[in-house]
Amino acid sequence: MSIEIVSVNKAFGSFTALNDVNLTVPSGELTALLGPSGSGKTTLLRIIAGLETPDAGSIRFDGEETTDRHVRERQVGFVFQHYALFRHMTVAENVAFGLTVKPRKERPSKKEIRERVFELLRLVQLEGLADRYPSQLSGGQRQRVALARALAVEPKVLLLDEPFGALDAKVRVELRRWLRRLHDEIHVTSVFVTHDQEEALEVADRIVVMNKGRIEQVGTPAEVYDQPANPFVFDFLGSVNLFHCRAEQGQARAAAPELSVGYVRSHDIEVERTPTVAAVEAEVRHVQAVGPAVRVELLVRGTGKTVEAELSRDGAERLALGIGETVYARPRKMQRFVGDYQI
Ligand SMILES: Nc1ncnc2c1ncn2[C@@H]1O[C@H](COP(=O)(O)OP(=O)(O)OP(=O)(O)O)[C@@H](O)[C@H]1O
Repeated sequence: MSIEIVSVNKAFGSFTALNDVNLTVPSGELTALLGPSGSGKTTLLRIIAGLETPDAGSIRFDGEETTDRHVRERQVGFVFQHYALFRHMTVAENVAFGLTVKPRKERPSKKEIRERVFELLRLVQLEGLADRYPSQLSGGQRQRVALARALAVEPKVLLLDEPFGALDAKVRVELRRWLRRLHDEIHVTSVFVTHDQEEALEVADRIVVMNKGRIEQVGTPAEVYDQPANPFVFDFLGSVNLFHCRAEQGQARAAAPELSVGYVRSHDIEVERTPTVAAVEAEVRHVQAVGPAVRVELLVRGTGKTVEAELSRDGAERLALGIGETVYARPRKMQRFVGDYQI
């Protein structure tokens, strides 16, 4: 089922949480709402769910207006950051819950419910834990139960609000890969909220970057990372270093003063011992190995500005950098933005 969000506005008192939001979520896709805290992600998710009413605009499921439809009629499944499982129910009872509370006419038989629950537990790889209580599970296992419970009623849309937010880093990574595989299997239209760039880049088919109640860019992970629409998206999706440079011909010259700012990611900065074309002279301030990479903080001579280069372990070993030494830094790839233009 596709979701269309048309000119949605939402204010809380005098604070505008969503400002003319327009978005189409294609059927069967996994879409991430990505943005800093307070950018309106959860508000948008709650409006899609019907838990919150927009002040203006509409939400359409497969082209059909849902704004006045009750949450229950929208057939959405939810997973929240805090598992919200029923503590006094076993895993199997939790997963079965949505089916057992259906009106008698629609309710499957006990046998059908049991079969469905075990099918879902197999899907989330928890078939051995059906009789445990939530307190006997790890955080990651609880979230998988929450997901199975949300899927039990066969929702047309699955909404996840920071589903892995409360888990530690390693479990987060495992679970997001697992979610990706699960989605490839079941293809339910899904929207998940995250403020974690890596999570969105790794899991989503499409990323919606939000900022201050507006959508800054919508695109595949590769599009938003490699062709960010503006400095905010560039900055939010990864490390950023600013190089001041001469604007080139064309759009830049039309709108900008002579100098413009180039945006460069840390791993796109090349560091050499000898001067190269377009390199700036810099002093090594700090060298820090971080996992497979080495981060080098450089002070650009004559500007007082620092840039951070990220080198491979091999690259750093070859250079054998010492604090205070002189090196030459060159942006391998740089993006420039002038007003609304990317050049
Ligand atoms: N019920 C409410 N009453 C008043 N203000 C609200 C309410 N719900 C949200 N807000 C405000 O609206 C803004 C957007 O909130 P929202 O939860 O949508 O942001 P978010 O992007 O999901 O942030 P986070 O990642 O911190 O959850 C915030 O500034 C928040 O304080």
